[in-house]
Amino acid sequence: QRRPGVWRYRELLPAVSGVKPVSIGEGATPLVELENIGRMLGFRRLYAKNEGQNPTGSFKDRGMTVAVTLAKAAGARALVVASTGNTAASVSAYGARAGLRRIVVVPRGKTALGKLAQSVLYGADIVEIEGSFDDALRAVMEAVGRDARLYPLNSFNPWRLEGQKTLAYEVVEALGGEPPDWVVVPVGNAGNISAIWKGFRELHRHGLIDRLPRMAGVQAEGAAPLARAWRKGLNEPLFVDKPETRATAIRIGHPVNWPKAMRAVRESNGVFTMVSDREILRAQAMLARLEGVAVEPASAASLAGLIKLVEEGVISSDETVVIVLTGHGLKDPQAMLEAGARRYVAAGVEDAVKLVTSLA
Ligand SMILES: Cc1ncc(COP(=O)(O)O)c(/C=C/C(=O)C(=O)O)c1O
Repeated sequence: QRRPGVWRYRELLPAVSGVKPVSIGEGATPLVELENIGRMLGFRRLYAKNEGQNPTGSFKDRGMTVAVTLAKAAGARALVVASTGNTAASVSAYGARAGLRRIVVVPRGKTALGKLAQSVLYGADIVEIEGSFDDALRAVMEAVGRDARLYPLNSFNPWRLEGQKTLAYEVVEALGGEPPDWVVVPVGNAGNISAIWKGFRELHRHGLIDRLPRMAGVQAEGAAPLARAWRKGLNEPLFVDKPETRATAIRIGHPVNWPKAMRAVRESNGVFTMVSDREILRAQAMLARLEGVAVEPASAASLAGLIKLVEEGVISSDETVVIVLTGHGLKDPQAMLEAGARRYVAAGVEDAVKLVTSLA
């Protein structure tokens, strides 16, 4: 009986010879039924794949366990990534466990506090670049070109996507061997939607499922190169030079995986859509206050996108839908506080007793 998690599917992952997988217990995340939000939207079968329950709090751990294991087997010395924060946190943890050096390049002032704190605690060397994620990625690629000791792990690295595809396997197992009708995924660098589609397509090719889900990629309006192109029926993204969104995890203007993501949406007869920051933050509050699920803003884009696609009649509420919640709320405590709540200061015990009873 195999333990649950990414390596449960080792026959469908790249073979790792000579090294033990670098694992911190990633994968096997809950598929939570959203009963209250489902009732609100008219769904009977609405689920959330809660990737915030991974070891470093995002789906990135699925890819990192595979990519860092292979990097170690290849004798890598110094892992390097550009990141909006979650990839940095994940490579910092997995690289630490593998005993490798880690260098992360993140946008200065635009990396959520929780993610920065993780990279600091895990002990990575942190370069905060005055610029966007896209500038950070350009810097990493330039550095890698100049110094062979650097081992890049951004999501053009296929092993990252190999690990991330296991989300599809877990969803099918959790739904009793059936795929959902739709999978809704927030899209930044566009690796995750590509990886998840690959997982479903493999199950279909192996005859384990007899139909495929439709993929919906959701972007923030201020950082929506794919959604804007999709709306105009274009085959190439409308790249965004200065992406802007409060959902800083997906504040990406030049997604490296755009060809795979466009193919995933096209092949699955899916869609790209985009939502405003207001819709994202509203969805974040709904998940917390109706379902008890805390996610960072970028994660909530999947719920915001679902709501929009239902309103537009693209997704119907009698379909089975899985929204992917990609990162835990604690990643961005500032955003959590911005949601606002009634907060009182009690001078002491007696004052607290009065306040508590007045609030009952
Ligand atoms: C919470 C959260 N939700 C969605 C995405 C988008 O996934 P991709 O479309 O595969 O990029 C990210 C991506 C983060 C980074 O790209 C990074 O960490 O550098 C994320 O952290």
